[in-house]
Amino acid sequence: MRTTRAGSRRPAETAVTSPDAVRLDAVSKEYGSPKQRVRALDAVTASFGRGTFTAVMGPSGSGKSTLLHCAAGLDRPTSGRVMLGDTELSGRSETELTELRRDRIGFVFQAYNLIGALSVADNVTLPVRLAERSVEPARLSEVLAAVGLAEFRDRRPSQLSGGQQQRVAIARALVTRPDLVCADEPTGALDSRSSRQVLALLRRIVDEFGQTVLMVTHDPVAAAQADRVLFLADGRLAGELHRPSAEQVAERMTHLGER
Ligand SMILES: Nc1ncnc2c1ncn2[C@@H]1O[C@H](COP(=O)(O)OP(=O)(O)OP(=O)(O)O)[C@@H](O)[C@H]1O
Repeated sequence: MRTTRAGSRRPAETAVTSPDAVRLDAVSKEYGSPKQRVRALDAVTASFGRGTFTAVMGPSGSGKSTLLHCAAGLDRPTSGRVMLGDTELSGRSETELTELRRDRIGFVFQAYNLIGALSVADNVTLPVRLAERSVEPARLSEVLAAVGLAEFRDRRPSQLSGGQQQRVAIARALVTRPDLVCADEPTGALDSRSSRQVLALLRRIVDEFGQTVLMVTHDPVAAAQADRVLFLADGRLAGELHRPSAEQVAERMTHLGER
């Protein structure tokens, strides 16, 4: 196995100069057959600066997950352009997109997606090892300490609470020092205390490690942790708030048609 540090290999052509971790230019996404078209995103332009925390909110079906998936190269826009730093995602092969996601994007989902038979430490390093690379022991210790799970490194996921499992998923997302951390409803399955811990952790990885977080959520309390909240309605941007309170987020959501 090669000992290249995870995330350290980057083609010269992608030397980073953009201040944005990711940028969407007039991104539209349509699903379905020509007869039954759904326009999930409609010419959305948005940029996500490095070291910032953005939440995306909107009514069900407004396009939040589609935006996240297009930003992360999980889904291809029908038109428009997505830039990950200085790397344009359109026109890339599936293999190239897979490698870009693996090396430069961390994912946190509502379901923690941990492997039950593996220890915490092995879950955190698995994606890197699957790419036939290794994680430096110091980096593993660093991310486990950062998420407060240093002493749980040998446990199995079933021996952890939901909040702890989500923190393992966050450690896994961070281990490559990604350019972007995408979180889709990261607190959706958690009780309020665990939610608070996970949100505080996402806030801390931005403030202390300079990570960039893009989070989709239904929860105004979660959104209020972000530097900026983008609102979507019917696939279009419908305003934004900077450093809002949960009440301000909830109030704006009411005007978008959701309590
Ligand atoms: N793979 C797909 N095939 C067809 N339509 C899709 C697909 N994915 C999403 N859509 C449609 O695109 C629109 C936006 O979906 P999306 O999941 O992005 O919304 P959302 O705001 O994340 O919703 P929710 O809050 O309910 O998760 C919806 O009308 C949805 O039905």
